[in-house]
Amino acid sequence: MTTSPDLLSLPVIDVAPLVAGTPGREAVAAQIGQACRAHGFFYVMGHGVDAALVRRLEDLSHQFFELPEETKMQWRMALGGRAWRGFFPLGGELTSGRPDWKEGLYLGTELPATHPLVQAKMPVHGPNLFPEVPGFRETILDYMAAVTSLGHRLMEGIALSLGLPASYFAERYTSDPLILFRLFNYPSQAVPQGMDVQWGVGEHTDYGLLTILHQDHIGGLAVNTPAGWIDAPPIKGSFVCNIGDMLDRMTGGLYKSTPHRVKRNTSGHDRLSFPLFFDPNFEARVQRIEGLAGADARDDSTERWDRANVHAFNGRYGDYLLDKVSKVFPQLRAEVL
Ligand SMILES: O=C(O)CCC(=O)C(=O)O
Ligand SMILES: [Fe+2]
Repeated sequence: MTTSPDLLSLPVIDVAPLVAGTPGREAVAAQIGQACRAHGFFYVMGHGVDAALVRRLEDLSHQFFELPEETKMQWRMALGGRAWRGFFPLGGELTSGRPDWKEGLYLGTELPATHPLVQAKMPVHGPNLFPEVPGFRETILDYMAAVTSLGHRLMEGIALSLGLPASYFAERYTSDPLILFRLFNYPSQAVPQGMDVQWGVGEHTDYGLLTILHQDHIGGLAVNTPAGWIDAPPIKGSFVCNIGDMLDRMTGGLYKSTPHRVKRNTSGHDRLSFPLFFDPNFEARVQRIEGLAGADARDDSTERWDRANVHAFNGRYGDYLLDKVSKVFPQLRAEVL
């Protein structure tokens, strides 16, 4: 059997009409729907996020990750407490039970310590731990705002692609979305003997609705599609988008959250990537969308990387998230939760 060429690469979609809200957005939505039904990954162009802003974030992130580890540890995650913010060192995060060969800075919507949700000690809500790199704070906040705004538009496209009103997700889940944002550095550094490391990031699916990722020019991301593992190489000026477990759950499996992983970086240069997770509000109870043709909510847990049945989940999105996060940072769970 031969595989058709379009199954071997991920689609690149010009979302400019969706971002502008012009009549062409229905056609954009149809392309997004096709990608979500096929494998749940697509690139977007024409997204309107300023290239200079992205460049600035890359430059400042390089400056940050080039600092000595003991300097970066001044902003370590343990100091972020329940907000789950801050720096984690190389090998500090476990995906699928094994250390990843990456370091990172965890960020999210900036809420002051006086905010009622922070006062109420709601997990993953709070102030960021911004490293003292001049301009970093402003650039991170501007980038999160720009990409969050894109997330709202893309969710409108996803709603239209399911035959729903454009505002479907905003009305139920994302008028105040949970935004988690990470800066990752995958150093091109050998793994010490005896350490059980295989991947930059091990195979996993994302937890929420939609992930919007900027990756630099190095590459390494790969996606497990029905046609097998395929590369998601860097495409200049694009974002890679993929759907998460909650959209899989809501659509009864019509839009699958697709497993992906990142190869260990051996390029000789650091690789940067910036995933922004556009997710339902922490308190939102995730419900199945009624009446979607072809949605059978099949229990696919035996095929899934985590052996979980997303369709059996009932509850607040925040509880789903905390359960996952505590597995990838087992030692922090004991410290802060
Ligand atoms: O670094 C990448 O390209 C992907 C990262 C990723 O999959 C994640 O953070 O969920
Ligand atoms: Fe991911």
